[in-house]
Amino acid sequence: MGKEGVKIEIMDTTLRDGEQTSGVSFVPHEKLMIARLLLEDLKVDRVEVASARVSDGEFEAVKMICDWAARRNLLHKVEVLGFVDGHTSVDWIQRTGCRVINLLCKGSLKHCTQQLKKTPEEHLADIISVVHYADEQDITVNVYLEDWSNGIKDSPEYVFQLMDGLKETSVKRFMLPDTLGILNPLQVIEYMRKMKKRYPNTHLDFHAHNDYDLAVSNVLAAVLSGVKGLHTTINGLGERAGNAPLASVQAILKDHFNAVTNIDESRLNDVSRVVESYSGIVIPANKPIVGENVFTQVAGVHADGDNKNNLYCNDLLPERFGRKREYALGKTSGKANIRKNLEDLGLELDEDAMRKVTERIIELGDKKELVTQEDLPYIVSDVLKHGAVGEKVKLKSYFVNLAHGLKPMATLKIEINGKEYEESSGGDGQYDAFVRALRKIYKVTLGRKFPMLTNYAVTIPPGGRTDAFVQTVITWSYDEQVFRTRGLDADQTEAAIKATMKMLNLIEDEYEKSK
Ligand SMILES: CC(=O)SCCNC(=O)CCNC(=O)[C@H](O)C(C)(C)COP(=O)(O)OP(=O)(O)OC[C@H]1O[C@@H](n2cnc3c(N)ncnc32)[C@H](O)[C@@H]1OP(=O)(O)O
Ligand SMILES: CC(C)C(=O)C(=O)O
Repeated sequence: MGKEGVKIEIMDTTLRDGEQTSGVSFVPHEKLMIARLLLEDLKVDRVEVASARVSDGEFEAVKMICDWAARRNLLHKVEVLGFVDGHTSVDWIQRTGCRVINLLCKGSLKHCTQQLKKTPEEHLADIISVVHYADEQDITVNVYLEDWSNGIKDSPEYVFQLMDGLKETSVKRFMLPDTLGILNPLQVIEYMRKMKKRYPNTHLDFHAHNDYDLAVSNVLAAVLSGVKGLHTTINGLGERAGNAPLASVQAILKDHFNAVTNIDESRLNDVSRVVESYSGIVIPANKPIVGENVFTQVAGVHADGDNKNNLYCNDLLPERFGRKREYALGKTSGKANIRKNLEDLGLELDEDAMRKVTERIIELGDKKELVTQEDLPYIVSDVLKHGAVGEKVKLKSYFVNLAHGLKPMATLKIEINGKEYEESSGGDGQYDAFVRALRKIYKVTLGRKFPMLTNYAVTIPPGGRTDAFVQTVITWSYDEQVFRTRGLDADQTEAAIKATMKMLNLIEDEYEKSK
């Protein structure tokens, strides 16, 4: 499909249109850091870093970026949006050290007459005057035809009048925005072809907006129509629903069009994370290329197919983007998912152990849907260490409560060798109340010894998730013996109760031996 090997120029506007995402504001050193990542790591061809006149902070940011870019011989790649305002924007840009203005002109008749309150002739004359002034200052001019998509639909003669009036000037690129994201790919092809036919030797950029979730499709339609320059942002940031995300655009250009860009796609993920953190706009987990989950196989059948000649892989191999394939653990896991995770951890289990671990993961997943790789060593150890312990003591039901200003209470019913016992107690905490109720059954009702708790350790897997599994390891002494049991659950009290039930079964075996 498409044009083989066509060269596409990418202009990234994360720092201008991306900053027009509601709630996003970069401080100068963040702008500098992102500009460096865009130009040096990702190797985008051009960056638009601000609008002129906005604020002192923006002035400082542009100046910092330009000072840095000049030292790296990259200054010609740094651009600032400016207005048709006589000398004001050009002077502002000149003072920052920037050498390129992206001049915001009106691309539809209604914007020209209703917002600027100018006739087309007046607006054209104003633009030409700014272009001449920029020429005098040795500043390169690219022109935006703002609201071009409405303009080419409703007032094409206005668009052509503007283009015709500017084509003999020094304007380097004409940048055609779908300002309100109103076009679909068929319309992009129709209108871009009209533009290409009339201006075959003019460099055209396309600037998409994502209001109908069509930004990426529209960008590709533009390429199909012969456009050589595209505007993108990291993570699709931008006014309203945003712009076309660079990562998706890059992947589709390469895989579907065999197009050539300068982008180093192995850096896309890392740069996305930096922009996520500086912008505060969280990347959805299912966002193509950069979302947390997009390289994770969840279904057991998929993991199995990956072992059989990579049957469930497409061209979007995670390694291309500096990422790794992962296999989710949960109720939809099969042995293949679990084996892949164990391999990663350097663990190997025999068939029987695999079966037990699989059953356990499915059981846990049924309760909580997702089990992480970090949870796996605990699960393996839990299943293998105590898998053989009998079930002479069973917890039939229990209730523990926690109420502000009241002592925690526990009521439980257990079965010991087929007989049921019920007891209640208060305690210093929920688990303390639970153990006190148990102790009453053993010591008072049965007249037996109850083990002494000597240590209680809680571990959560790394990652800092509040919904992670909790591992509780409890050490008990009983008849001069030490027992160490562990419980695993999303809830800390439940994990401790599980560890306790294992201990009661262990001492039951000892008790029977001693009879
Ligand atoms: C589609 C886009 O993304 S366009 C994004 C352009 N960038 C920005 O808007 C950057 C953020 N904007 C700002 O900081 C401010 O709006 C400024 C500094 C540009 C102007 O601020 P103010 O002088 O307070 O004007 P305000 O924002 O109220 O209105 C915009 C003015 O610019 C005029 N204007 C709109 N487009 C243009 C243009 N292309 N060239 C010149 N003037 C323009 C409007 O007609 C209006 O003028 P008016 O006040 O005489 O009616
Ligand atoms: C700056 C302008 C041209 C823009 O971002 C748009 O129209 O979408």
